[in-house]
Amino acid sequence: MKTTAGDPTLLLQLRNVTKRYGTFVANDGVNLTLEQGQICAILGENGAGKSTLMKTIYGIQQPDEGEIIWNGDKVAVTSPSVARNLGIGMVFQHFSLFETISVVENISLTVPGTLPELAEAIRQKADEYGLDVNPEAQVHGLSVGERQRVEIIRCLMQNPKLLILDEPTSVLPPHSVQQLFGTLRKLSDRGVAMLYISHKLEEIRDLCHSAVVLRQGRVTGTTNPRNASSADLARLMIGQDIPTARHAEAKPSCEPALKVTDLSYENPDPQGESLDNVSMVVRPGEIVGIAGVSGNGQSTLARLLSGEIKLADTIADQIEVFDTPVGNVTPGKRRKLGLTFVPEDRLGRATVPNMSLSDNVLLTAHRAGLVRKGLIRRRTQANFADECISSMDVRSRGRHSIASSLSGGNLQKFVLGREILLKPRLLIVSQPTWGIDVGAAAMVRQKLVDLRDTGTAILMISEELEEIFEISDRIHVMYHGKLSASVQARSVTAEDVGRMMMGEFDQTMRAA
Ligand SMILES: Nc1ncnc2c1ncn2[C@@H]1O[C@H](COP(=O)(O)OP(=O)(O)OP(=O)(O)O)[C@@H](O)[C@H]1O
Repeated sequence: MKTTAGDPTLLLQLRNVTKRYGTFVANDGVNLTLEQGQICAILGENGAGKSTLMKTIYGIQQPDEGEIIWNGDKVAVTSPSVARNLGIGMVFQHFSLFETISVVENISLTVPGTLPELAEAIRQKADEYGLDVNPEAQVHGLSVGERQRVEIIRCLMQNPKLLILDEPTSVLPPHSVQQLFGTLRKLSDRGVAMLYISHKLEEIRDLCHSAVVLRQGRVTGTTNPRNASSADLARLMIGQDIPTARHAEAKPSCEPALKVTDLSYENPDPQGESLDNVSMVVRPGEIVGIAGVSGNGQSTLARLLSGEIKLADTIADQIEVFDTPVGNVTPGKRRKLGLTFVPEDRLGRATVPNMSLSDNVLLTAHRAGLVRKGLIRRRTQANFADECISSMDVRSRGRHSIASSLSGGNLQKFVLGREILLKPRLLIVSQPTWGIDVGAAAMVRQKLVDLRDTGTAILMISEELEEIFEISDRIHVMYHGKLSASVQARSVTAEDVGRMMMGEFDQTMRAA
């Protein structure tokens, strides 16, 4: 007779799972149970140990202590392929797609089948679950939101019994979230269990049957999220109520910090996002929010503004920073004019993953007195890194920590801190609080408002409507490469902006 180590009616049991990185305990004696079909939220602040726990279940790393019991049997999940064979799938927070090949080629790396068969299967899954994905698209041309859809589809194609989702909705627009939830509920009805990491408490209340709260690597509570308010969940997680940003009326000056005039860009990649006659102005002392579903041109706009993509000399004046045409100059020259930039991809574009935090500050802050006569001033560098860590409450083991060892939200806070500390005259920021827990997100938004109040012009690209409304003074909406005229944030409702996000804006209105 087969001996069972655990309860065979449970799909998954974790017993006393402990994971250490050196002397640091990231998961400390974690116990957890999951039944078939159960959707369980994993809640916790940035750095609480959520991703670490999921990586252990998915076999990316081994626990130092404790047991994993699967369908009643103790298992050693020694690799992700062992996990997949057991029926465990994972959608990652940091994407694991190869940039230089297509969607279907990426999926063929883990799912058997010929490319035409897989392309057809992808189309079917995409249809079934309302996830808009083109199997032939090249991954490098996809926005973060689109990449996330690919990750989700790849997982679903393996028909998992347990699906681990690490912040799957962080860049999905509201209607796609509802479609995804429809999908996840369908999967749950068919017996698929889910571990669901999210910082979005309303979504957790909407979707999940149970919630486990982690603090400093330990389970500190379990609750039924449907019987708790979002404020209750936040309190369980961060130990206090969530503050909201204090946001007095903006007092922008007249002279634009950033002026974009009739900017069009034909993306050479047929799957990439193009821009169609985009015009806008951002003035010192105001926050201008760009709302929109990802994939509508925001990432192309951000690349053009930062200098990652350059314009021809003849149209360089389509982008002006403090009256200087910059469309054709390097990011470095734009930075010299006082522009700083926080891209949405914090690991790939904003930091060098295998360098320390201390060295990562040099990437953009080298002009702030950190380098003199070609030599790095180590003390100044260390002070800058320390201030960045303390001012943004970056949970790490200090400036010598390697960037990729930080939890996603903490790395995001670090990147933002680095750019804010440079006291920019113009800050362009994409998805500022992506992956940041509710307490820290409130802190970040407050920092942006405070920076605005010192006279900085801020352009914020965000898919989070709540965030757009919380701190923007004026709002534009992007749709299919076009930008709406701006509206005063206080004069519109979320429904109005939601409709604009679906393309219902007057095309004849252009921003002044
Ligand atoms: N490879 C590693 N080496 C050293 N420390 C690590 C490593 N991976 C994670 N950590 C640390 O373990 C802790 C838990 O990180 P983890 O990514 O699990 O947090 P999280 O709860 O998922 O956070 P977030 O909400 O920001 O994603 C963090 O302090 C992090 O710095």
